[in-house]
Amino acid sequence: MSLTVVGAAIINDRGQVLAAQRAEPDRLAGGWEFPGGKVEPGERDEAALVRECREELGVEVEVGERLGPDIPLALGRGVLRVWLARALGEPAALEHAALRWLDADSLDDVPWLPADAPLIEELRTRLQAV
Ligand SMILES: Nc1nc2c([nH]c(=O)n2[C@H]2C[C@H](O)[C@@H](COP(=O)(O)OP(=O)(O)OP(=O)(O)O)O2)c(=O)[nH]1
Repeated sequence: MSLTVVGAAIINDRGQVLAAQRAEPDRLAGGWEFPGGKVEPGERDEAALVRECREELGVEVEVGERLGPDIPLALGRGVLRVWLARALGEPAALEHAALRWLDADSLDDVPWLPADAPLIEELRTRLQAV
């Protein structure tokens, strides 16, 4: 089954992006990602992003532009599709092991999941423009 995973690159007014550390499964735990998750059947991508951020972070988000292209997930399981976003409130780690706000110079301080790595340079450019 081919799935779409949506992710939110949540940027704040200080030019920082929210990175989230996975708590599970064991294979991914400890790695850092964009909050998000799987789009459900019949659900629009942007609606899935809003729903996942509400579930995982306890905040509403405004979805902005796309960040980068669709990235193939490992084992041909589908694609990762990321949007820039703004949070209307302070995110909380309801499902993640930790959250960190990273600026352009500290983006490499965390081990991103492999699928996310191709997006980091474009993200750095976006952060520098805030
Ligand atoms: N949310 C998210 N998932 C990512 C990213 N990069 C990446 O490879 N993934 C992978 C990890 C998982 O295999 C998959 C997302 O699964 P998930 O467990 O977060 O999805 P979900 O919240 O819908 O979970 P569930 O209901 O199935 O438990 O995509 C990313 O930046 N954000």
